Amino acid sequence: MSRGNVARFWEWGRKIICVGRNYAEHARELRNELPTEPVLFLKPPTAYVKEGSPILVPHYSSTLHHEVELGVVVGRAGREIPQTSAMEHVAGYALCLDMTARDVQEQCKAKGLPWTLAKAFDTSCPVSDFIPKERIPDPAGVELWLRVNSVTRQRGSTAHMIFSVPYLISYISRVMALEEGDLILTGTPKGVGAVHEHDELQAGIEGVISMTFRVSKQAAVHN
Ligand SMILES: O=C([O-])CC(=O)C(=O)O
Ligand SMILES: [Mg+2]
Repeated sequence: MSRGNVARFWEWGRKIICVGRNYAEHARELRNELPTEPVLFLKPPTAYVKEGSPILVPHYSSTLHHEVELGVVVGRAGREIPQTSAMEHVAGYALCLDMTARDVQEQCKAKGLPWTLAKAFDTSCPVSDFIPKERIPDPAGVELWLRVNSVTRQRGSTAHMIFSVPYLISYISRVMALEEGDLILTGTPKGVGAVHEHDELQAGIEGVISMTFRVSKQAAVHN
């Protein structure tokens, strides 16, 4: 079955693999230890949201945080990929937000539970249009920024990642097979913070792309 062009990766239904604590200053601002190995978690493809649709605050959270991140779109499947050929598996990039129910995440951490409720809810993965690989010759050389209601909250260079994109591809592919259309979120720089209903988020990769999203409240769930 043809899934069409990987440039519409969010329609493919593939997995979203997220890396946490990949910038020392962000690990410190949340009082986490620096990782000696990448911290991994997943979002389902139902987390995707594109410009024009709102980011929803989950009904069970009162502290929704923004995390701006560089996303890597996988263009070629592989397992146990060596670092030296890792970039051959990259089709391109996307600007991504790893929306996080921080209050719920803190509860999960305290109880030693997985982060699914905090990280994997609907609209927890806003993404930009696909950015072809040629437009970012070095994924360790881009500047990410995020503004809330025109106030800058996050600005950071991917040069400060603890684990590089080739390292992450190699590491992840030793845990789970990478497939065409998968997206890897590479972690957020410092400056994460809360957003509320009606806020406007603008994010960008300096000189490459920008995107705008609004925040809405999820309708109350009745059972
Ligand atoms: O929730 C966290 O702080 C971990 C994470 O996703 C990141 O560092 O990007
Ligand atoms: Mg993150």
